Amino acid sequence: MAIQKKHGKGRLDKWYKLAKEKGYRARAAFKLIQLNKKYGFLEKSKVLLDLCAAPGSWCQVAAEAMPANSLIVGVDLSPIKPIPKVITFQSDITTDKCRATIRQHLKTWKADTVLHDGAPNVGTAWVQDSFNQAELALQSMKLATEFLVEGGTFVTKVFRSKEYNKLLWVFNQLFTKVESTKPPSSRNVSAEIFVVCRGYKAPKHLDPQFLDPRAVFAELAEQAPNNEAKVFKPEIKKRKRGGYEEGEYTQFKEIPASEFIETIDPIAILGGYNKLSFVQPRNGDVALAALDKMPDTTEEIRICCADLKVLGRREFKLLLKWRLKAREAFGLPTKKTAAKPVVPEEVAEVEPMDEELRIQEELQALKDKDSAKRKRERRKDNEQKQKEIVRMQLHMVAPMDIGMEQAGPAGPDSMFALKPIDKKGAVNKIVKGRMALLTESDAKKDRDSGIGSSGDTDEEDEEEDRLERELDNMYDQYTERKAESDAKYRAKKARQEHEDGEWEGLSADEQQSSDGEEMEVDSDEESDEDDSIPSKSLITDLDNGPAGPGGLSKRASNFFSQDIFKDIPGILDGPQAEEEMEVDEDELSDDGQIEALIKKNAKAKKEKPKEKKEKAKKVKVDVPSESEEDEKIGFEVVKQDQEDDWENHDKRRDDGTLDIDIITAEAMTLAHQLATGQKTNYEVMDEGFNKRAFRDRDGLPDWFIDDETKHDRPQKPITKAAAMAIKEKLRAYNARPIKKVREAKARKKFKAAQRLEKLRKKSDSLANEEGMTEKEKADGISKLFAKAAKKKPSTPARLVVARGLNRGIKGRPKGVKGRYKIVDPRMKKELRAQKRISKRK
Ligand SMILES: C[S@@+](CC[C@H](N)C(=O)[O-])C[C@H]1O[C@@H](n2cnc3c(N)ncnc32)[C@H](O)[C@@H]1O
Repeated sequence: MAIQKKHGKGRLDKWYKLAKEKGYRARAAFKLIQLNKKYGFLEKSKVLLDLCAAPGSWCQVAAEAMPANSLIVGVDLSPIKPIPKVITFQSDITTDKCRATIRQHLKTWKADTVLHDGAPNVGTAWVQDSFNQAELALQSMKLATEFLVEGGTFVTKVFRSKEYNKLLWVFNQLFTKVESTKPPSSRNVSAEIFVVCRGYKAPKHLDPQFLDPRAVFAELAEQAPNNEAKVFKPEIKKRKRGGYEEGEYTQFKEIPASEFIETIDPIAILGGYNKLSFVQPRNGDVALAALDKMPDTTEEIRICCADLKVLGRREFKLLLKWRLKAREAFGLPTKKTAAKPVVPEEVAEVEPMDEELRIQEELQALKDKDSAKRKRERRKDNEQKQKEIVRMQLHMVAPMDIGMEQAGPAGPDSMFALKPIDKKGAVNKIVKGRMALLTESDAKKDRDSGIGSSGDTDEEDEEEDRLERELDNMYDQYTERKAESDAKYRAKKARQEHEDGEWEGLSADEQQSSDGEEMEVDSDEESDEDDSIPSKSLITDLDNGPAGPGGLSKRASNFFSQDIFKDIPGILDGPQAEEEMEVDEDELSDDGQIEALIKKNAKAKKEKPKEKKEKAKKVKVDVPSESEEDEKIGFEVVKQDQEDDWENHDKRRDDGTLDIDIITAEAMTLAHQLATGQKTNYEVMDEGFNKRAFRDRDGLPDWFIDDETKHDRPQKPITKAAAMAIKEKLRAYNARPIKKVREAKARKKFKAAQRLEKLRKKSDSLANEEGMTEKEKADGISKLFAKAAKKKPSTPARLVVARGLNRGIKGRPKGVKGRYKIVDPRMKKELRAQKRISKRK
């Protein structure tokens, strides 16, 4: 092979680099590798002949892929450097000498595979090059026929040229399977293609013409024009740009229409002629005259016949139909009449077949219709889903909204579809409580359609709206008055506002709120009215609101804030989790008035931090310091701000989980069920999705919402055991001292311990004192203990007369230290008088 210098960047492609890396002599090696990968002929071969093998990369590949001890013979015009396990020699494959040498090497064996990758020196004209390539391929074929074993494989390279098909034809005569392929490593710019011929037929006698380039590549007569293509696909017919066809020098060809009727090849006429004429020849044509007068020869047919070259598919069909009718009229054989000579019995048999066919066709049509309908519906559904997904991506809808609920009450799938009456958004207006905005035309339309036609006029609507507004105002006033007079109601209202009232789950909040109900069971202290105030709103606010902790929507945050999720890490690690209210039994005070505690929680929650600070400040001012008060009146005052602190402080167990107390029978029942496996977390979650979970309360008046939430609350079943457990718990709460008392006791205990420690230190130092006798030490220590045990004489409180500057003051009068008592002058006089009288007696 002429050594090619691969300078061009394009030539140094990945196959070239890969060949270098793998040690192949040419990148062509990969062509054979890829061909073999596809057809797997090398592994099956024991003898291989490689024609045009220099520099020898194909031989290398063959040596690698073929079984051990295979015979590989390579020949080329150019010398081939020795390759292990490969016999190579230099020769021209077109010569007899080459054939003889091959015979010499193969001895009596036949080759399982013959490869040919020859490329003659190119560079002359393309036509010549391609012809030389094709000729060389045929020469290699010739050698293959001589040395190939029956069933053997011949792989050759050819160029895509006009000789290509001729070569393929020859290959197809000699092999059972012939396939053309272009391996990926063959450059796209190259016209080369590889033909893999498998299953050599090994004919005993082979016509030498098969292998004679002159015979094989001889020019064949031109193919007959394809008139059918001209007629049935006139739109895609290829325009002839090269002038007139050989022998066709007439520009316009005309033929009598009768000939078109009579011919057995109407397509040829339609494709080859310009006009079907109705003009009578000089000697007259009866058939043409009859055709001219035939009623089926319409004006349209005549126009079509006038210029066949401009006709389309439809017109050609029209002409062919017309021809058939004419042939029937003339008694000429048609397809119909040709099928007619059947015995009557057979006709009778054919009829039911036709009927069956008709039914089948009808069934098919129905099926098609049905499937088209389903397809349409599917597409519609998909579009809807697609829209929802887009809306979700834009945070326009919560994930759980997809499905039945997503369309809402006016949706197509809703049970009470309002779509039919939702004229011009009337439903939305009604929902917003603006009935008056409905125009006269809307109302009229509704009346006309008979939907919701109450005969209301605008004035009546306005009156209704006014009454509704009045009712709302009155209800607001009522709630305000009630809030002023009833602290419990106030607290509940505040809690209600805070909680958003969306979820009937099992959050700590709910436990606390539902505690009210529990307390009713235990005590009759609660008024009926309080009982009626909902612990939590049951009407849903679909407002998704700002994202909650962890990027969750408000609704999702509420959902995941349930207790059942509390042990799952990462679900609600936001501030809301920290806000979860806890009730620790240690913190419960006020003689078991849990209700009061809850009230306080709600209040504290509502209070803004700023307000809280102010309140704490105020308390600090009003309440005397702990030490002072302690000294004077003997009991301690606990600061208000300290009291509030516990609310925001999460109690946690040793394992870090939230220590939430169960204080309602419902929660206790549920806890039992979860613990005993009667219920799963999933079921609990599932129960959360009920008719109350996602209610839209937009536009509804407050009195209605309040009334609704008062009565429409779920009745969760409770077990006797759970109720008893809760009762027991509450009893234990009630038995506990209040927080202030406990704290005071703890402080006293702490101070006593401090005093004791001080005493111990003093007595220790006394015991270690040098220069004192044991008796003196013992006396000293007993004195110390006696002094410690002696109670301080309580100094009587100083009486401060509430007169002058001290009149009506609150707190400690100016300049007064220690314990004091404010008395009025009258009282002081009376006391002195009493003393005097007692002395006289
Ligand atoms: C593309 S190369 C073959 C590469 C070879 N398949 C390999 O893998 O290394 C084409 C070879 O055909 C050879 N050739 C062309 N005409 C020939 C002929 N008449 N007889 C023998 N070899 C010929 C050239 O010398 C050239 O080396």
